[in-house]
Amino acid sequence: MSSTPPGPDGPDPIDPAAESGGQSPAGSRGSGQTGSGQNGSGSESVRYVGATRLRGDADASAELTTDRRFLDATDLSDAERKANRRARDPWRVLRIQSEFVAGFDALTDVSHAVTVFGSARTDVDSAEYDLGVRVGAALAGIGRAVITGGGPGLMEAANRGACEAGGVSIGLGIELPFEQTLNEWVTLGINFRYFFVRKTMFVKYSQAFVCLPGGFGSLDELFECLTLVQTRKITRFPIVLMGVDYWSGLLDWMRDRLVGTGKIAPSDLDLISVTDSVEEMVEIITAHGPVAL
Ligand SMILES: C/C(=C\CNc1ncnc2c1ncn2[C@@H]1O[C@H](COP(=O)(O)O)[C@@H](O)[C@H]1O)CO
Repeated sequence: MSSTPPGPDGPDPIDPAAESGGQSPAGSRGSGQTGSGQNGSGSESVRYVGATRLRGDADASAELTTDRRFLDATDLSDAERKANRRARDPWRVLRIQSEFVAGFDALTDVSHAVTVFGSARTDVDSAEYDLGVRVGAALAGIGRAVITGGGPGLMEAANRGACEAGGVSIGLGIELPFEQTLNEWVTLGINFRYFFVRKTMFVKYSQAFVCLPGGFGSLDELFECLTLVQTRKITRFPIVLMGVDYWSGLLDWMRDRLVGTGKIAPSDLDLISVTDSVEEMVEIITAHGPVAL
């Protein structure tokens, strides 16, 4: 057992295998990777296991992230699982704590921020990427810092828009079972090992959420924000879905099934705005809070 709290980017006394985790240093800029431009390009085969992008012969099951070591012990025997829980999990709290401390420390001075969620897989040459850039630029134009997951696709697009417009462009990256740097448009970046710590930062440091078209990851983040507003854990947070065509099926389903069967109140749908217009997004967000210029 270690008596020293592990730093978020240091070796893992809990599990030495974490040392080869491919973690970027906190606050580092990306290495020039544009992420989206790499989707499916080049001669090497690229495939996905969930949100995990694998190249060539890479095997997702062979790679462990800190989150996975913590949450998923299905490859262990019952005795090993219990031994791990007893000997290791209590010490993980120190790492988790240190990750909160690093996040709080790095983001202390952030004010008037908007978190932008969206697909990690969107190509740089797409209309959706262009929308993401315009969203980032418009938010920077009204004095909002832009926070994203720091990855490729629409996260990169929003960071790019914010950065090009001279705004604050924040990336909260996550350790994944393959090497990934923060996108090159992030000007303030942190890499997290634990998803749940990172999610706290998205919510704690922003006053509005914009969700661009996305998959499971974006939906997870969207529904977490919706639940927090619905249960009044956070208040007055506008949630804007960008892309009427993309989101209308989900909204119809919510109206039909969720409201229709009493799983949510009709007024719960008022928590969500949906638009194609970046100008309307700006109006919705500024109506909820002061402009910081
Ligand atoms: C799949 C690819 C990269 C994955 N990299 C990610 N980096 C950072 N954040 C991510 C990544 N994947 C998902 N997220 C989070 O979920 C949202 C996007 O998920 P979706 O399923 O693509 O909608 C996003 O907001 C992030 O916070 C490609 O190389």
